[in-house]
Order: sequence, then C-alpha cells, then structure tokens
Amino acid sequence: MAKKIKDGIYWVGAIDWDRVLFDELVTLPEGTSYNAYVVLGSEKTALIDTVEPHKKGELFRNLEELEIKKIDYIVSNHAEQDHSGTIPDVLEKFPEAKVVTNKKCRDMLIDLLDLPEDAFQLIEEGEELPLGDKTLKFFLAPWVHWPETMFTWVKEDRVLFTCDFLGSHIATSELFDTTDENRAKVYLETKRYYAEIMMPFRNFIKKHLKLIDELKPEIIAPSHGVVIKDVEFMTGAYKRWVSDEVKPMVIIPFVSMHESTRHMVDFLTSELSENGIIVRPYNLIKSDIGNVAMDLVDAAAVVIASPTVLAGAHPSIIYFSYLMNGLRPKTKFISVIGSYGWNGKVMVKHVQETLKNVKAEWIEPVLIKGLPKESDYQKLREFAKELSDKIKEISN
Ligand SMILES: Cc1cc2nc3c(=O)[nH]c(=O)nc-3n(C[C@H](O)[C@H](O)[C@H](O)COP(=O)(O)O)c2cc1C
Repeated sequence: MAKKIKDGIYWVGAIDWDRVLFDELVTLPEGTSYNAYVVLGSEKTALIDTVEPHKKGELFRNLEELEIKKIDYIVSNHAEQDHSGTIPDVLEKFPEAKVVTNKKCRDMLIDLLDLPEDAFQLIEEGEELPLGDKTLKFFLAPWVHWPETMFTWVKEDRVLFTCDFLGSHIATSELFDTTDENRAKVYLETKRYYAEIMMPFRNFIKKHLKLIDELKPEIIAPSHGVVIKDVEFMTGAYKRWVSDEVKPMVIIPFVSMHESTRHMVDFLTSELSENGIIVRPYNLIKSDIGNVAMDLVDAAAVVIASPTVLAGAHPSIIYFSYLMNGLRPKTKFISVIGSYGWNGKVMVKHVQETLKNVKAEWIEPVLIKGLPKESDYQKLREFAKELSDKIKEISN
C-alpha cells in the first residue's frame, strides 16, 4: 500500500516482514523494509530508489495504486542492489525514464546491473533538477556507506532522502517514527544499523550531520525502516555515536571450551563492576554479534577472552576480531586474557594480528595455564584495577 508523506510525496516501497539475515551477515531481529518513494511534481515524476528484486511486485502495485502512468526520473542514491536491483524492471516498464545519479554511482550500476550507459542522466554535487512545482537537489555523500552514495533533497517540502544513512532494519506497518510502538524500536534498531553498517565511516558521517543541521529537514526519509519526523532526536543520537566520547563500559567477548577462561571472565566481570565500570560479557557461541557491535559503538574498552586452540585463538574469537577490525570502533583500550595448555602467547599474537586496524592502547594481557589459581586471580584483580583507573581517567 502506497503511503503519503506529504502532498505529492509517497512511500512506495516494500516490507520484508520475515527476513532474518542481511548481506548473509547481519541478523534482522525486526525484519526490514526497502523504502522507495515517488515525488510528483506538476510537470515531472521522480522515483527515488527502488526495492530488492524479489519485492518488485509490491513496488509496481504501489505505483499502480497511485495511477503513475509515467516516470521521468529514477533517482539512484546508492548502487547496492537492495535499492537499485529493481531499476532494470522499472526501466522496462517506463522506458522513457532516465536514471539520475552521480558518475561514480552510474559506473557502479553499469557493473552491478549491466545497464546501458545511455540509460543515465548525470548530476553533480549541488545540482538541481526541476519537476515543476517541486525541485530535487543532490548532495554527494561519499563513504556514508559506499563511495558513490548521495542524498536527494526536495527543496520546497524540506524532505531529505538519505538512503542507508539514518536508516534502520525494521518491518512495520507504521510509516513514521512518531508512534509509541515505533519509538522504542527505532532508537535501538537505528543504533544496530549504525553499529553494523555505518561505524567504519564515522568521520565521513560527522560532515554529513553538519549538512543536515544546515538544511534543517522537516522529514528524513531513509531507505530502510521508518520515516523520521523527530529529526533532532535521531541526528542527536548519531552525533553521540560518531563523537570521540565513550561510556565507562568494558565489553568482554569470550569463548571457553572447558570453563577455565570462563572463570577468568566471571572474576574480571565482578572486579570491574565493583570498580564502578559497566561490564558486558558476551559468550560468542550464544550471542548475536549485532548486540556486541551495538556496545562497540561507545564502550571504552574491549577485553577479548579466548583459550588457545590449534596454536591460535578460538575460531569464533577470530571471527569477532575480524569484524571488530573492520568496524573500527572508537574503543580506547584493548586487551586479551585467556587460558592455555602449553603456549598461550600464540593466541595473543593471533588476536593482535587480526585487530591491526584498531587504534587503541593495548593493556598487558593476562594468560593462565589451565584453571585460574589464587595467584592468577590476583593478576586479574590488578588487571581490572589498571583498566578501571584508565577508564575513569578519560571519563572525568
Ligand atoms: C581442540 C583443542 C586444541 C587445543 N590446542 C592448544 C594449543 O594449540 N596450544 C595450547 O597451549 N593449548 C591448547 N589446548 C588446550 C587449551 O588451551 C587448554 O585446555 C585451556 O585451559 C582451555 O581453556 P578453556 O577451559 O577456557 O576452554 C587445546 C585444547 C583443545 C580442546
């Protein structure tokens, strides 16, 4: 069902209620949506992005419901197929339409969708495209996810289409973020989206949050999840996430085969809490990596806890470390603890090599042979004290 955002601006996307995994990587506890929009000017009609190809039927039904007979422009804000994948079908149905995007996005769409070069109309940063009584304006937003991403602004209505930026994976029949049912979910799922997708680009995002402050949109319409009316609340949350500030919190992602490392984790957890630090131990065998990523957004420290396995760290620890290395959180301190049978140093080296892009201060690891004994607990107590003091120092 098409949904009205403002006069002449409609949501025409699709809701994927039971999708559980995105990019074969990211879990979707709330499903997701692919938000396409139409902007009906007095002279021209623009479609803003499309939907995942398996949902194209819903997009076409929504266009029919609005009795759209002609599409002049298909604006592509981002080349990824969950937004662009139905462009070839739209072009087939509306052959007179031009795909409007920047040069980089055009080149990517040609590669990803095998579109012909003459299907495109290129725009530059700040260029305007008149639709009659409405005008589109384009802002390039390179690396606000991919290198070709851009935003589309409807000047007269103060609506900003930001594609993945400020989006959230939520399937809901409610269009806006303003219902009580949506509010709680929106904050959480927008943070999850930031953690899993946007965190590596936090320095680029800072610049584009400033652009949003300048534009002062009434409505932000991203390409996943709900349409945002409470712009200040959501950009305020994003500003905190991309800032250099951290919470006095330690995440302990851990694996333990025979409980030795787990005893270390339990002891460290209680020591750190006694020192007034928030602690989140995550058993990686049972945890949703998205929840861990959400805490990576603002935790001051990460202590990775692993037994030595096959002359390295446990594979689940390496999976996590690899993701953390790619997500590049603002974590200030990092360390490793764990139990070994005959050589624990190889485990530490394995983790450190995997985390080479994380720019945090390394705290001396604590390695224990077999089960922790009283002298080992003393080492962990000292480790907890050192870490807590460092965190408190930067929190004041
Ligand atoms: C499959 C397997 C492989 C292991 N490989 C190593 C190894 O390469 N080097 C080592 O020092 N210990 C190795 N160990 C011994 C464990 O590191 C040791 O038992 C440790 O205390 C286990 O910690 P946990 O109780 O937290 O699982 C291995 C143990 C298992 C079960």
